[in-house]
Amino acid sequence: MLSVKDAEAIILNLVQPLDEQQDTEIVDLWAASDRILATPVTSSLDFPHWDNSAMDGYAVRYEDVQHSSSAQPAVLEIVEEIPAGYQPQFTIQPGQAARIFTGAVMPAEADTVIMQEKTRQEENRVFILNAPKPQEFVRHKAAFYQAGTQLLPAGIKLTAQNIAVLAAAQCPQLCVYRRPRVAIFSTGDELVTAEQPLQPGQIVDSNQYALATLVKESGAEPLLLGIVKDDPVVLQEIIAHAIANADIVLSSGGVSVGDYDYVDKILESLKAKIHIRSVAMKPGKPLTVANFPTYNSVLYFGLPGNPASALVTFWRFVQPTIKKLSGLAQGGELEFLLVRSHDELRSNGKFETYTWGCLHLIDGLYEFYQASGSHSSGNLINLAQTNALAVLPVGKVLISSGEQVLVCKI
Ligand SMILES: Nc1nc2c(c(=O)[nH]1)N[C@H]1C(S)=C(S)[C@@H](COP(=O)(O)OP(=O)(O)OC[C@H]3O[C@@H](n4cnc5c(N)ncnc54)[C@H](O)[C@@H]3O)O[C@H]1N2
Ligand code: MOO
Ligand SMILES: [Mg+2]
Repeated sequence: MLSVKDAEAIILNLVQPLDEQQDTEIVDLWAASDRILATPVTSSLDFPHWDNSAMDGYAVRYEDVQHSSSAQPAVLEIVEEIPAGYQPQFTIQPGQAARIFTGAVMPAEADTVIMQEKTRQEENRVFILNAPKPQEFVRHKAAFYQAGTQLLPAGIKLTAQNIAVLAAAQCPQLCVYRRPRVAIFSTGDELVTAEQPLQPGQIVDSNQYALATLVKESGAEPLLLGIVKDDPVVLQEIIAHAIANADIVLSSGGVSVGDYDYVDKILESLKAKIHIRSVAMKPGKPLTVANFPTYNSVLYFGLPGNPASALVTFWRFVQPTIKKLSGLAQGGELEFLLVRSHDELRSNGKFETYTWGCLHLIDGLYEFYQASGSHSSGNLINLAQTNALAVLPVGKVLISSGEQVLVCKI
């Protein structure tokens, strides 16, 4: 059976990222949070825009003050006051200074700022009580960024710090990738929505609610197609509709070997190429992954119906797929941390085994606490309030309490 690593490589290799020309839209900077930049940004502004003061104090000529001390202060004539936002009017001549404030433009011929705590002012004269370093407390034009060079590359997520830079560079509108569309539906005669009364034998379609949330959290737009009966004709219609209207399709259920598990057969009838039929992992073994090479670039994930299996396969394979497809250049892969396990963890050793729980910070170090209760893939109750998955590799039957384990945040 295919290993998790090989399955991941096959899937990521099938992903065709959104096109930097066609799959973009213009958004206002205020609405750009967490979107992916599609075009590199260059600014015509230098940062800082001009030489300016880093302190409240006095702008001086270094040569006038280089030997100053409290015993023998240089005494300079104050010719101008320059608050932030004003353009200086005077050129500083030998023996002169300007009163200046943080962020204000340096006057011509001044090259150094003395912070006011190192001075004494008497009317229009300032006494410099310390020798500064040359050019001290001057932020020089273009020291942080030179106009015309690349400010931000394409493929990055617009975080608060990136948005601050774009605002400062006066980019009120941005070209970002459109959000990937992810069609989601659940299969099963036993399923009802959270609002419908439960009849004997029925259960709530919790997968669709969870998957919709995960899709949104991954930066994509869910297209909810509802609950589909285990009826091959209806299922074929829904799958055909989904693959025509989305970048990724997620179904849950119907991928195992039962008499009512139709997904793989219908995919074949729709000329899909099935790349994965099962993966050596637990939960999640019957995962199906397909595409439609003669039709379009949509990727189909037939997630197993058991609630834990659907979520674990989403976290492990679908989330990195959405991120790669969305235009994100880096950082879409799951990140594993090596941490101490608080609890003993067990596996049958045959499959790569995922178990859920919480990462807690103990004295600055993460520690994994396994959720109490059943880790059967049919139990979703103890998934609530977890924030991490721990992984036992194939062949590892026991991780003792206190031993290191690989964990990813969820
Ligand atoms: N003979 C075998 N039986 C099974 C095998 C196997 O290898 N041989 N694999 C087991 C494993 S592992 C899994 S996982 C499941 C996967 O089953 P399906 O993907 O075919 O899913 P269903 O049979 O439709 O449902 C399984 C289970 O999950 C519940 N379910 C389904 N959809 C939802 C939903 N949207 N929300 C909540 N719960 C859902 C469903 O009621 C069933 O209880 O197959 C094993 N069997
Ligand atoms: O893989 Mo199933 O997902 O073990 O229950
Ligand atoms: Mg089944």
